[in-house]
Amino acid sequence: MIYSVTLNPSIDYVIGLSQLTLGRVNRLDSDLKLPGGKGINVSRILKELDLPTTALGFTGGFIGQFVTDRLANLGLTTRFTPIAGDTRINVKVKAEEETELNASGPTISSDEAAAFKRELDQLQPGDVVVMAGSLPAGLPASFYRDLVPVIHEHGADFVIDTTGQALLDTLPDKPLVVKPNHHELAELFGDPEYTSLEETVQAGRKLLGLGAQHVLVSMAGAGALMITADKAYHGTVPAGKVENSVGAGDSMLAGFTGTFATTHDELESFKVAIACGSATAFSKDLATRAKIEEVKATITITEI
Ligand SMILES: Nc1ncnc2c1ncn2[C@@H]1O[C@H](COP(=O)(O)OP(=O)(O)O)[C@@H](O)[C@H]1O
Ligand SMILES: O=P(O)(O)OC[C@H]1O[C@](O)(COP(=O)(O)O)[C@@H](O)[C@@H]1O
Repeated sequence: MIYSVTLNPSIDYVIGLSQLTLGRVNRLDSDLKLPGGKGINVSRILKELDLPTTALGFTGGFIGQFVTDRLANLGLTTRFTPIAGDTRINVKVKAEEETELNASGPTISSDEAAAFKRELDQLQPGDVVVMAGSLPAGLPASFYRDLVPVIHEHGADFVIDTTGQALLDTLPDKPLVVKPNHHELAELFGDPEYTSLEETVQAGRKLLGLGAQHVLVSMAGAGALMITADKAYHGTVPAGKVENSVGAGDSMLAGFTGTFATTHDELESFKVAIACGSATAFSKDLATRAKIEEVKATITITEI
């Protein structure tokens, strides 16, 4: 079973308009409400791939109910911990360019945090826990790292999708995979933006040295890298119309984690990861299985 952890879910309110003018009333051409949050997106893609998954996290108020109901309609198993606060709304503006407005979310009490931790008692050897996204207020910055010993105690593995020091802090505990994008990777090491694949590979390899079991670096429309101890691979992404890249990174992580957990085949997992990321970028909502298969057939992986 792959468990996702979304401590700070959301409704992603995706609005489309040809031009956004600040300081004026703007009329929308389209609007879409999606259950959002990085772990939830991971579980949704795993479900599309027919892999067993359960979404954990905190939900509260009518927005939390909307998220839970929409996921139930999609047939997804959830075990959210109820909270007194209201789950947030994140606004994703698709105008001349994509702009994201992510709220900080509700405050979690210590009792709510303790109730969430009890959910991890159900972990079994061989399970994987994917922890992804921002921490809501009230939780200590070490919250993810503090869950790792509990996960390991049950013989389960973990994946973490976060940035900065919080990511570096968990590397010695050997996450199954980490997937920074190329901007996050440069920031992590205080480097200027990388200008070549070689530089990016060198930086990615440092994450392996620090403990990550697998390292993927996503580069949006420029594809992705997979870096192993002695090799590096570049995966192309097909040309296509980007409809909504929100959740593309989460989709990629789901594709790799789900495929690797079931096959232990790194190259196949990398290919499925890119297919899931790009199929989501080419869709208004997250990718469907059919779109993932279609995109996968066009991806080329080359050793560099
Ligand atoms: N413009 C795009 N065209 C095709 N694929 C894309 C595009 N943007 C994202 N993707 C796919 O999604 C993956 C993750 O996207 P990226 O933007 O790098 O991650 P994140 O959302 O974590 O910043 C990419 O490696 C690629 O497979
Ligand atoms: O927890 P954070 O960092 O605010 O991110 C939450 C947002 O991330 C998303 O999961 C999308 O993430 P990606 O585009 O990085 O894959 C949205 O659904 C959600 O609104």
